[in-house]
Amino acid sequence: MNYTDKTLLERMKITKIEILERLNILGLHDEEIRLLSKSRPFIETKIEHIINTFYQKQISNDEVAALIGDSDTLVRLKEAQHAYILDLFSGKYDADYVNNRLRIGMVHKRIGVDPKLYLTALSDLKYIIIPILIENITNTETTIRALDKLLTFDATLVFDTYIDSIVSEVVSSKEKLEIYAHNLERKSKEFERLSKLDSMTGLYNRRAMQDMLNRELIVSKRRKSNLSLAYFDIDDFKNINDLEGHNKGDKVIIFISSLLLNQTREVDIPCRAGGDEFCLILPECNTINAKNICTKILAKFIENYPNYNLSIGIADTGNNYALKEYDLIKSADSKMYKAKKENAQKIQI
Ligand SMILES: Nc1nc2c(ncn2[C@@H]2O[C@H](COP(=O)(O)OP(=O)(O)OP(=O)(O)O)[C@@H](O)[C@H]2O)c(=O)[nH]1
Repeated sequence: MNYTDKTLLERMKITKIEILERLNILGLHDEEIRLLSKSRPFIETKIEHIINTFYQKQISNDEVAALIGDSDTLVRLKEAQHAYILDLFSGKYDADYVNNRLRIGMVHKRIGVDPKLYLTALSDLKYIIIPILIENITNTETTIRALDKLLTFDATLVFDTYIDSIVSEVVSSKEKLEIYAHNLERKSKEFERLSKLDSMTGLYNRRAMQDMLNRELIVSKRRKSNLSLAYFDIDDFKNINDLEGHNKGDKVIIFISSLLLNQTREVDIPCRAGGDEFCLILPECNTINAKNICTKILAKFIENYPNYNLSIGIADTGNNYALKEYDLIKSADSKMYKAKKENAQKIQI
């Protein structure tokens, strides 16, 4: 349910019983209410004087004058004040009366009237009305006390809406902040993910490859399992670019990437080491099994590009669990160079 679907009374959870309780707490008795409504006829005769005196006082304060802003607003405010003064002496302090007071609180908060300005204005109004009551009525003391209680009743309502508006602002800011933080976290995770990937192939880049290999070496050490690393390099790739164009070179790179993704096990980790060089991290895999996987990849490559070739070097951890990732990369790389020199054995282990 939106704020706009509820009346202010509903939003502030102020029921008829709550209104009676509030009047009770202030001790505003039926007799006092009767006296207030009895004073209404001569208050009505003095109402223009009350309003004019009240606004003369208000606009003498620069801050209030700035808040009022222009003569049209002042006319509207005077009309509202007219209705309010008659309400004060109506003797009817029901849900409608309370709703109007709550609205005043909300408008004051919205236009930025400080509670101190509101309270000062309320006090000004009281001290303009009191002399008029003294001059014109009997039972002055009781009527003034009743007016005092009623103005306090109004002030509590205005403050309640004021506080409610501030709480709503805090809640809404908190919600906005949570959404913002959530989006930021999502974006930073996405940036982190992208920073690990090679933009052309979607494979892990060299930096991520080193991190992954490092992590897999720790796992293989803990499990005492064999890990292999296969290093791939396209033979004479420069010639492909030079003779058949860069686009053709790109196609070949993307094709190898797809082989490394599709012709391998789910646990294997394909990476682009840079340019025309690729690595495949093969956890829980000895060199024989690694060679089988690489043979399949090489066959598919040659099937698609009969005129090109790949050189592949495979290194494994064996029982050497102290091996660092750069040792394994170096070893697989030098085996790949050996394969490059030997046309007969394109996979070296
Ligand atoms: N099309 C394309 N070419 C690239 C890309 N990245 C690097 N290269 C090119 O790949 C070529 C690699 O050349 P080299 O390192 O000499 O390797 P090679 O020609 O394969 O020679 P060998 O390794 O000895 O077989 C260079 O010409 C790079 O410009 C890329 O993303 N796309």
